[in-house]
Amino acid sequence: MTRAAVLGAGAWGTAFAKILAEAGSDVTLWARRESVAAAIRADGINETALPGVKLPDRVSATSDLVAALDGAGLVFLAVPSQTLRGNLADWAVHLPADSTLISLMKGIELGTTKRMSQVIVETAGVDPDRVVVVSGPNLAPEVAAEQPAATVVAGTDEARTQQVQQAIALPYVRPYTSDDVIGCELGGAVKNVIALAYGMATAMGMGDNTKASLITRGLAETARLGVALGADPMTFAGLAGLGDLVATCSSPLSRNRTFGEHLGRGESLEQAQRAARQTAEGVKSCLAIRDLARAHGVEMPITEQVERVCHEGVDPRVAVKLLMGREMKPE
Ligand SMILES: NC(=O)c1ccc[n+]([C@@H]2O[C@H](COP(=O)([O-])OP(=O)(O)OC[C@H]3O[C@@H](n4cnc5c(N)ncnc54)[C@H](O)[C@@H]3O)[C@@H](O)[C@H]2O)c1
Ligand SMILES: O=P(O)(O)OC[C@H](O)CO
Repeated sequence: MTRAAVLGAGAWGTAFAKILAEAGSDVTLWARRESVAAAIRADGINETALPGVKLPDRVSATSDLVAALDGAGLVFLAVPSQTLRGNLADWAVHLPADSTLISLMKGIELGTTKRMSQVIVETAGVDPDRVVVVSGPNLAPEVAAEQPAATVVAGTDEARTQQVQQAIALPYVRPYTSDDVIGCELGGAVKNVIALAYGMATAMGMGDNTKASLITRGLAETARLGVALGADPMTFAGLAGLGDLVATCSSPLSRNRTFGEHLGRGESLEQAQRAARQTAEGVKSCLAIRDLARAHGVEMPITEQVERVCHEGVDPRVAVKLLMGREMKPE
């Protein structure tokens, strides 16, 4: 039997602990705050992250990191992208030898412009073959409600990738494998930025032509960056690309889309941050993705404008005008 640790008891870490337990693992869910761990131990529910969702008995919760990692062959990381490096710096020494480290995160690190798997390899000092990524159209509340969804498990070591695939396969979770770690991670990180733009467009009352144009051109700039970084362009037509982009943009459950709606209503970044209680990764990642694109000479006009709205106080209406007024070119 597999022992799994899930580090981070937010919406996705908690939903993932439920998946792993239902698929047959004994799971320890690590929460930063002891009050959250204690509430899960008492009621089997993480009320702040996933209200009303009962976790299986096979999920135990703790705020003791060493206890959480004890004997874990699979270690799932589900903290906000920008805190991962700091977290792992403390955690690395406690990671069980030869455990597989699985990133559930969808972001790019500020300053370094690194993907989460790169941060893991660097900070934990592990071989890249030990790192696996899970990414796809997986809104935590829907997955927790056991609505059927597919996802991608990407890694460079086939055996580890397949082990993770087996560990999360359920009647309502269909995981596919891939060896395109770069493409899967970029798909997950950039869709958050495009969903911010989609949310802005929604709040500004724009229609389906606008939204379809954003999704399509958003995917085009994602794929452009991916190809420049060595990803397989076909990944962007798959679950971790188009699939996640459509799910995140279309869903009122998306924190990124919702955050974009606040900005589209004319709220400042600070006002939107006060309203949003959970992680909207695109807000910070848009800076890192813009920097990554510029460093590789890749044009990402939507990402550029989202960054300007978020961090330079540009009115979203002005951003739309600039996007629509760009030089004419072939598709
Ligand atoms: N929620 C989803 O539907 C979903 C789905 C797929 C992937 N993801 C990705 O999973 C990652 C985690 O997202 P989430 O939805 O669980 O976020 P969340 O906001 O629900 O929870 C984040 C968790 O991290 C904890 N945290 C905050 N700062 C921390 C720190 N400095 N150190 C350690 N822990 C800290 C919080 O207490 C919270 O438990 C993100 O990268 C997100 O993009 C989320
Ligand atoms: O709520 P969001 O915007 O972080 O999106 C959640 C998931 O990444 C959707 O797949």
